[in-house]
Amino acid sequence: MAVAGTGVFAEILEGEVYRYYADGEWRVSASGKSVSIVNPTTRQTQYRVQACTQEEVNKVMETAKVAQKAWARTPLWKRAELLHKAAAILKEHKNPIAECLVKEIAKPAKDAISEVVRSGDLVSYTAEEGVRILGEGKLLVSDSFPGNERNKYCLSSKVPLGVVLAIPPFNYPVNLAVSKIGPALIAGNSLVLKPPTQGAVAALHMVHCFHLAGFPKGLINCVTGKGSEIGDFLTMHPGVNCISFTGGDTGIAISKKAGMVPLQMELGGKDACIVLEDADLDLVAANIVKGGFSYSGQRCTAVKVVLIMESVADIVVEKVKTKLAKLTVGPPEADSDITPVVTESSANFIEGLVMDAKEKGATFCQEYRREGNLIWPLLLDHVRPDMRIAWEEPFGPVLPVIRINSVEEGIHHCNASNFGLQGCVFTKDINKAIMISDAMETGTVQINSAPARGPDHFPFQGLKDSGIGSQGITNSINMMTKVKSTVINLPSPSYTMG
Ligand SMILES: NC(=O)C1=CN([C@@H]2O[C@H](COP(=O)(O)OP(=O)(O)OC[C@H]3O[C@@H](n4cnc5c(N)ncnc54)[C@H](OP(=O)(O)O)[C@@H]3O)[C@@H](O)[C@H]2O)C=CC1
Ligand SMILES: O=C(O)[C@H](O)COP(=O)(O)O
Repeated sequence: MAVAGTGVFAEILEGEVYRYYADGEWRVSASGKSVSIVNPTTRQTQYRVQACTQEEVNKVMETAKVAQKAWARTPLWKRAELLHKAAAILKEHKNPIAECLVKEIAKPAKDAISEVVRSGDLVSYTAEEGVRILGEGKLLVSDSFPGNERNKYCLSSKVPLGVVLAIPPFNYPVNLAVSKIGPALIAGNSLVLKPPTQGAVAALHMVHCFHLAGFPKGLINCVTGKGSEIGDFLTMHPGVNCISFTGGDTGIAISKKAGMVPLQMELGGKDACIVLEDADLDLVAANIVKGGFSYSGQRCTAVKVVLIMESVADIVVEKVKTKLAKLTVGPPEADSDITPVVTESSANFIEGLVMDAKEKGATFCQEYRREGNLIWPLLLDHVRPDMRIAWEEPFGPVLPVIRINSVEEGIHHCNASNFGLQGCVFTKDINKAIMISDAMETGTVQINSAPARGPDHFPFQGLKDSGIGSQGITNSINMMTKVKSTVINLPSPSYTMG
């Protein structure tokens, strides 16, 4: 397995500490401080990254602003060409980057590889989509509005915003970084990336792939440091013209602090899985396990509560229990299905929800078991709305089942949540499925499958506390532009072929 920080990546490492990336160079921070990244499996420090200073952030914002002006004058096809190059280099080096994901966020090795490949595909798709949608604008004529003659032509086009600040979360530090970087760049913006601490080294390796592709100096920058220390300085920085954030309720706090800039936010979720009596129960069980327990439930689109008709609940619970018993639990290096959650504090939070459910009388389908950050998959049956886990997002391999006696009960619980990311419904009756989808106050409803963000060109949005705006490649490109109108005023009306 190729090793992180070696070969072409050797230049991003200075002794034990990874450098940050600014103005086309890998640098050591003047702070003299570094942030440790603890391996969730060993609970030992795995890597260290620079703790950048506010002064270094100021410098990065200045160079990003200058670089963006030149980049906006770069032809679309050249922008796309460089993105395709970066995508190819990313895929070429998928192994060392995947190794970082395994060590930093305990992502199972196979999922780590697929995250990097998916990211390369996302960057290439973004390049193509950007050439298409940014290569055309609109021509409007004045006489379509009452009282006007055709003496004005309005040319409107999408132009870049300036400097985009991208802040991805720990669970997809590469894919949810490039899902912001690609659209920002193809649209003519420059980019400042603040990666999650857990996942920062994977992100730095990804940034180096863009560096190797030959992007102009200063166009892409990556500052590292704890979000709790440097985050506010970044999100409130006057040099920022757009913020694209994915993560937890930190995003809500950011939305209250940020200036007059466009915000793209994708936050937590409590994705409900509504199961009707006529559903294919084997399909339901398979999707509850995949949806609820992939990457140990650390996905915003994970199934986070099952709302199942009482008449089929026993059968489904048994099927899910059987499948859960077959999941492998262990280190990510062994491609275990269930791996340690990202931090001890996350594991403690999950445990708190489990103990609350225990006190309030939930049925434990398995013994609760935890070793360090490793939590064995747990299905909680007969969960009631007075239990915290009915509403809160564990971001772990623990799934509550609430039994319902009507579809309306399921929809009510789904809509009573502060979250509104995705949801799913299982039924063979497509008419019912559409009606339930229409009733669910979520950004996406999956019919007869577990929630998922991918494929990455699908629109992806959260309602309520789950986000602002919409992602998905096309929507992200559009969100990272603004409209510019140029009006040509003719001395007298002119009608083509008139
Ligand atoms: N919607 C989604 O896709 C995801 C949602 N989540 C939710 O978020 C919770 C925690 O996950 P996590 O990834 O740690 O999410 P956080 O919201 O804590 O962190 C997300 C990103 O924001 C950064 N950050 C932290 N504080 C600030 C700040 N004040 N200003 C600017 N940036 C900041 C983090 O950096 P740093 O790591 O240095 O703190 C990280 O890069 C999960 O339990 C889950 O509820 C998590 C992942 C994905
Ligand atoms: O932030 C997340 O958790 C991702 O948006 C989920 O993506 P996925 O559905 O492709 O795992």
